[in-house]
Amino acid sequence: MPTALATRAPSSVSVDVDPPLLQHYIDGEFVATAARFENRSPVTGQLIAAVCEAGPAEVDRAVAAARRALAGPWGEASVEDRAAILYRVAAGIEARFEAFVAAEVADTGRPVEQARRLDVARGVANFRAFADLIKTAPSELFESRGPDGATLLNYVSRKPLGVVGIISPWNLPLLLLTWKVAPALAMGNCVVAKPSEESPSSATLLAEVMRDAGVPPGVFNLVHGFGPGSAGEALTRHPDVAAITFTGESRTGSQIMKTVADGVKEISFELGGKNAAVVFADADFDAAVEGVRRSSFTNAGQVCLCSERVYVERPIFERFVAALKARTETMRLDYPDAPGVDMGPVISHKHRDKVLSYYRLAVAEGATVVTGGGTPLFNDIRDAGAFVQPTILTGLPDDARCVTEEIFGPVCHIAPFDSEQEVIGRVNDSAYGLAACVWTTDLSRAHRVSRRFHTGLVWVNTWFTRDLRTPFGGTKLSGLGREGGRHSLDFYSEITTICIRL
Ligand SMILES: O=C(O)C(=O)/C=C/C=C/O
Repeated sequence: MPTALATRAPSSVSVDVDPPLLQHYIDGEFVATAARFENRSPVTGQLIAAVCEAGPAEVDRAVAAARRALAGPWGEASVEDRAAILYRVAAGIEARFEAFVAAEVADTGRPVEQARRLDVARGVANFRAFADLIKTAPSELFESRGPDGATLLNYVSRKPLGVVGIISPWNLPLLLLTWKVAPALAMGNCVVAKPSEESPSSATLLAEVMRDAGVPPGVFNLVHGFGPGSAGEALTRHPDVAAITFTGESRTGSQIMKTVADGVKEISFELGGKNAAVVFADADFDAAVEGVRRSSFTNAGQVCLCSERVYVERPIFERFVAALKARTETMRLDYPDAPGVDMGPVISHKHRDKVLSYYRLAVAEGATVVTGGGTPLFNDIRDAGAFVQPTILTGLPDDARCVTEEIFGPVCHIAPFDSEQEVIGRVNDSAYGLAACVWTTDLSRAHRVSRRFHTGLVWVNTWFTRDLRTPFGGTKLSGLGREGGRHSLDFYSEITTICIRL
């Protein structure tokens, strides 16, 4: 299958002789530690940076700094003060927009255009959205009569949770880190953030922006490292951390639940998915083909919302598979800054090998590989990267592992269906429940089926279009809780109900 390959000379991804050292950010200062790990380009395998690794001592220092900040001016900051600082952070990201694009691209190898349009744009939007929200968020007050006839005023008072631990993933590094940092700070908390070891660069740049925006020392802390036995575990175990918000794999979420259980910490999880796209015969055909291509292959399939299961109504099944194959085979896998690039590599060799193991499993399970199924051949330095081909599978039963397990790569399995009732049952027959996508021009049907999906999110005739005021999250193995709009305010604050007898 000829995926369009570039024949350009190596891109601007170059490596300094002494790669930069990415440090922690604790109590308003950058802190180096002797323990370090490598950060390599998934495009070429070249060394990008050395990264300091935090252990329990650094996490302790960060949590202590956060507690001091809570007891200081930050703890007394008004809504207006906090909103003003968040607007300054948003402006700070904007002022260094291209530096954030470069950082995100260096770590992930994604197309520059995507990093601009999605990742960094959302980094700015997330801070602005929650600064706006806290200025207009209503409170609750109910007036009632007591048993003695006296008037009772019942109102809600919100306080910060305290120190919030944030563990963010490598697939949308800046988007997902700021999606949690912004509301946490908006509600007056202090944070200790641990970005994925695969994507430390934009988080480190964010720390510089925080410092320059005047975020007080200790309010935002950043520790680099791994999960178990490293900074991530130290953060989840820390007795002075009041809450953990985590985006990542479901089994890691389960592990964190066990770790925080004794302390009964607040948790908010956005976990894995095995999302379905459903294409009815009455859909706008071309829009559905392009929509499923996007929802299957955006970010090399490394978005928790991507469609790895596609169900197409039988009358258009063959035509749809052929059209998606043709469209997919025009996709350009290339350097992040290559003109017209559609898809970069997956995040690492380790993840590439996991994705390829599922490509092999699919064949073993009896799948037809309509297109892809392997790695592209560039005959240049990109062959040392982590590229995999966008892949379309058909012919597997619903209980095949490739149809039930999250692969988190550029792959989808397409199956025909014959009725609305049948496809709803098949979509819901999953251990996950994050997102679904429906393509139909029958809007009664759109509402009808959307309401019957056991998922936290449904998109109709679109995908991954986001209103930040809406609740976002999944059910079953896909997560716990919702973040977004007032749902973030609810998670990142402690509520006290006060009753006054007049
Ligand atoms: O768009 C969002 O706010 C969000 O949380 C996206 C999550 C995607 C995960 O892979």
